[in-house]
Amino acid sequence: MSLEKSGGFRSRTPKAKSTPKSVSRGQQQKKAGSRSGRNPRAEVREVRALGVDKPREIAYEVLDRVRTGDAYANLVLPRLLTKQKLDTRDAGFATEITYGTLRNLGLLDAVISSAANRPVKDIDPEVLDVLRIGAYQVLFTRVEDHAAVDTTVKMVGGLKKFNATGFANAVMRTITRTPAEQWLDKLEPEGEIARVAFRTAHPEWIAQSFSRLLPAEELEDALAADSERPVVHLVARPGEISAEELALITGGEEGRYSPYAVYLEGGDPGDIDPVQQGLAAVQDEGSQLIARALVEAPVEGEDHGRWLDLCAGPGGKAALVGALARMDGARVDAVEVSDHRAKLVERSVSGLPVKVHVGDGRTINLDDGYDRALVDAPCSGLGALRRRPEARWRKQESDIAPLNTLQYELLESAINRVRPGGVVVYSTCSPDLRETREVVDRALAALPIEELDAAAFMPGMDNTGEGKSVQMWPHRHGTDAMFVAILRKR
Ligand SMILES: C[S@@+](CC[C@H](N)C(=O)[O-])C[C@H]1O[C@@H](n2cnc3c(N)ncnc32)[C@H](O)[C@@H]1O
Repeated sequence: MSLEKSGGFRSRTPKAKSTPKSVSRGQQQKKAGSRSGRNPRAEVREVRALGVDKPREIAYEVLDRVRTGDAYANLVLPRLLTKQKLDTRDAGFATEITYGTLRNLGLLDAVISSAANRPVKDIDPEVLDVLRIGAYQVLFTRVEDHAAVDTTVKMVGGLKKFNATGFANAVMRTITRTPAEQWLDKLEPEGEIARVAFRTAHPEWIAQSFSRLLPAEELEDALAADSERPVVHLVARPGEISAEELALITGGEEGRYSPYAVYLEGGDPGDIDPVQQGLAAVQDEGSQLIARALVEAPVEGEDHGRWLDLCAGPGGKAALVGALARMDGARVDAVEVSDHRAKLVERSVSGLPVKVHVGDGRTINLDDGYDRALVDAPCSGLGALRRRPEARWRKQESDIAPLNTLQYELLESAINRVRPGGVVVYSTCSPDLRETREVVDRALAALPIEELDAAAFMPGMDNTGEGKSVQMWPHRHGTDAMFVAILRKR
């Protein structure tokens, strides 16, 4: 991140600082907004009164639930904003300080630790969350320093941490004494990748992962894109509505790559008639291209219309593949291991020739001989960090190795289930080589498959990496950082 502050809201207490970065609105999926779909505390408490304005109280509430309840900020925050009936300006401010704080956590902690002269693990976690929100305002927004300091101290008092108010005051004042850019200069680590990771507020291992694929001069742009609000992509369901019609109805713009994509600049996609009527849905353009590639890649011999989606939940690609199957007279078996996610698939493929099966894609009992199979593998999600503000700090590099085993086994299972001459599309929403090329290369070395040129099925998309697979990037293509390889069974 550079400390250039761009976009966003008008300051509540204006001063001559530049504006903060704009933020993602995110998707809404789970009911109570927690990763498990349940957050008991969310049901008993709305927003704790801390003696300050609602946006800051809401920001604290979200941080607290993310920390203690494993919640997703982009699910909790919209619900609280609606319940608390914030006007547009206050909602914008709450969104900015909540998402901005969560995205910049590592960087804010480095500043707080330096100002407090102690590691953040030695600071009371509730006080630390309040300090993070305060430090974010000072370093990244136009909020007046004195307002940020006063409200921080009040919030610590509001939490009844009276013996920490002096500490919070001292830390905040120390932070305000040094301009943001100087904090970065002072605290940035040694080494180019570590430096870029720090400045773009990412753990270093994620920057290392991206750097294995990108030229050095592009790394900062790629990481910075994780903090930018993604344009909403709609998919116009084939056979229901064309992208041209959808663009006309929504005032959006037709997509650059997918023939079904429409870009929406603003507004709530849930309010759009074609979305309410099931003719269109929200779907990243990269995902649309992958679903389309499954159907377009050439099989050898006749396509008998037996298609498989081995990791289907929540059903975005299954719905597009299903719509294309309906036009082609094909049928799709969609497999999902999680009961809850299988229900989401059922909902998204309603009326389409898709049969949903709950089970493990490695072992589920289905007749072999598919013409086409999709393995949209469970992955680290490093390619979709822009969709969840806290995600980059939650993920661990150690998550990747166990996923690799599962990814390979699912790919092997799909290859075994496809007939000779059939195609298997392997995709991830991660660019990490361990989850992408390394899985595919292992399969190429061990199994009877050949690799097709995936770029040939991504119309108009260039700069997709070396070799036959395609690596998309938000900063290059506007899509999530999706990977796709197309394999054909010999
Ligand atoms: C990346 S998501 C798939 C996204 C989906 N294709 C879409 O476009 O909406 C991976 C899915 O695989 C599921 N999964 C994980 N392990 C699985 C397994 N062994 N068999 C089948 N599905 C599995 C996860 O629950 C998750 O829903």
